[in-house]
Amino acid sequence: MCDGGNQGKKPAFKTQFKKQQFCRNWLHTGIQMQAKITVTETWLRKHRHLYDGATRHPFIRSIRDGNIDISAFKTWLGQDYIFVRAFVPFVASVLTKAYKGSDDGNGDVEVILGGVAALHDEISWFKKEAFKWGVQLSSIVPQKANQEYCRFLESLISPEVEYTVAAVAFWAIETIYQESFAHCLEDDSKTPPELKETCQRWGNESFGEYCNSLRNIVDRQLEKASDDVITKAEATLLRVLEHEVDFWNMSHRRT
Ligand SMILES: Cc1ncc(CN)c(N)n1
Repeated sequence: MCDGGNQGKKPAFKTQFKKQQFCRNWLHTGIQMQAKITVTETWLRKHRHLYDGATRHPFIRSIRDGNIDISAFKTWLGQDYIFVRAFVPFVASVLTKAYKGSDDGNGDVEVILGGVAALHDEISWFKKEAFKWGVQLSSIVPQKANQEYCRFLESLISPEVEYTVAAVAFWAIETIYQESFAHCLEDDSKTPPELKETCQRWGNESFGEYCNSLRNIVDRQLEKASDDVITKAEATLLRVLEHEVDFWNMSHRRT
């Protein structure tokens, strides 16, 4: 019924996506108004399994269940400090691309600038927390999974990577942490009191709103993107999910 006379041939993503939206609205006419399904929503449904693997990883579950091995936590802390330092130039590159590439009537630059400012606080927080846990940041050697993730970030800094593609990576990286740590703050969680502050850092509501603003930026960009850029952006999302899982694995295994 909703094939649109395409006789079984697979339409390009954008066409297919518009058609899905149309079909939903059409099916619900007179019954109820359906909210528009965004590209990110489509992706999160399609890749739910991978997404849950990144946001409900055993490392996160062990914090939430209160049986985290503190040496795994310390490994994560030291490795993440290194990651965040590499994340700063990446976010700065997204900011530059937003300035150059979007018409910015929607305030993308301000949202991303807020992210850069938050990273300044994040780095100070890592230093304070490392001191508290007796982690020597100056002697941390980046592990393989961290090195590969940082290399991936560097590859996204290239001016050849479109703003939309880089923004998708940025949104996904921030959102995975937000969802993961928010999970550790739910009412039935048994997160140890000494780790609550860490979970609050990314799991708090205002970080959640910031992630929603990033998602709105991404969806606006994707709506006007070519099929080629949409394909690249989806592949980038998948790579972020894989890197995040590897990153948690690295901390969890304490290798
Ligand atoms: C690995 C990783 N991913 C995401 C974030 C959140 N900025 C982080 N600090 N570290």
